[in-house]
Amino acid sequence: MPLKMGVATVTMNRPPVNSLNTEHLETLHRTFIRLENEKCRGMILTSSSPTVFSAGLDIREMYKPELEKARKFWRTLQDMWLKLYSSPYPTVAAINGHAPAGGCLLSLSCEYRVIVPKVRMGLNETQLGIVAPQWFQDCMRNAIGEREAEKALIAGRMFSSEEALKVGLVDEIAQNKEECIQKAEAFLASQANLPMLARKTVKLGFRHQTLSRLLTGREADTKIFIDYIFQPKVQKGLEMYLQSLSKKAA
Ligand SMILES: CCCCCCCC/C=C\C=C\CC(=O)SCCNC(=O)CCNC(=O)[C@H](O)C(C)(C)COP(=O)(O)OP(=O)(O)OC[C@H]1O[C@@H](n2cnc3c(N)ncnc32)[C@H](O)[C@@H]1OP(=O)(O)O
Repeated sequence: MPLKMGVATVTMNRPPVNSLNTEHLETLHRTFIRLENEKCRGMILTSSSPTVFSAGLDIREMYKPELEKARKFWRTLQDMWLKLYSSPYPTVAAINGHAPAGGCLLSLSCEYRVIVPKVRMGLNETQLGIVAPQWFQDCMRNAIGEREAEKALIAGRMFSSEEALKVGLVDEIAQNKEECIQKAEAFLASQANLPMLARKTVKLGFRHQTLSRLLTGREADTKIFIDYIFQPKVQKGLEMYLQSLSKKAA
């Protein structure tokens, strides 16, 4: 995590697709805490993969899990998200590859998004027979508005880079990762002279409702997750999805 002029670039590096298991989520969470403690001036979140930003939650954490491990997984996801979404420093996602589901959530939790061409992003949960949790949905709604979010979430729509720009899911398209990072740095530079306290206060004001909805209902949210994924038909769906992903690789 190099810090250049107080700006950190956090590069996810969990091959092959940066899927988010408990350990990876813990690493991200620790990183965001550290950045806050070190009074970082801005953060760029990106990926070491040339084709994938993040494939979202690691489906193997949800397929036939032990109850306590599944609970820990979900709480760690909540912890990571609460830290990122409420970060006092400016955040940019340099989306240099596909960003489905939890990968899309990561980018939506940043303040500004730059994407490369020919990749897809969105909350596709419905298509997998699962449901994007309320706070995932809130992040989408906050980015693109009620109507577009409702349509996208019901359909589990994956947006192309161009479609994402058109609907406001991302702020800019860059030609490649290098340009993506340059544009991310330019956004952070544009924020650098703003009084930090005022900036942070306005950001948290906008994000307060979404954050408190989870903060006040964390246990209930965990229970909803557990009850949902332990349903036999959901497990069957996850099994088939994992098989389809593996078949694709074969
Ligand atoms: C009433 C209210 C109820 C509320 C209930 C709440 C319940 C909420 C529950 C869950 C929420 C989940 C959110 C999520 O994030 S689910 C994850 C969704 N992710 C996806 O659908 C992405 C799947 N992956 C892909 O589409 C592709 O892998 C892609 C990212 C486009 C990259 O493609 P490619 O480069 O071609 O790579 P491969 O597909 O060949 O994959 C390489 C190996 O990686 C494995 N893989 C891929 N994605 C995942 C994943 N998300 N988790 C685990 N493993 C994954 C894939 O199987 C390959 O593995 P192997 O090489 O061993 O075959």
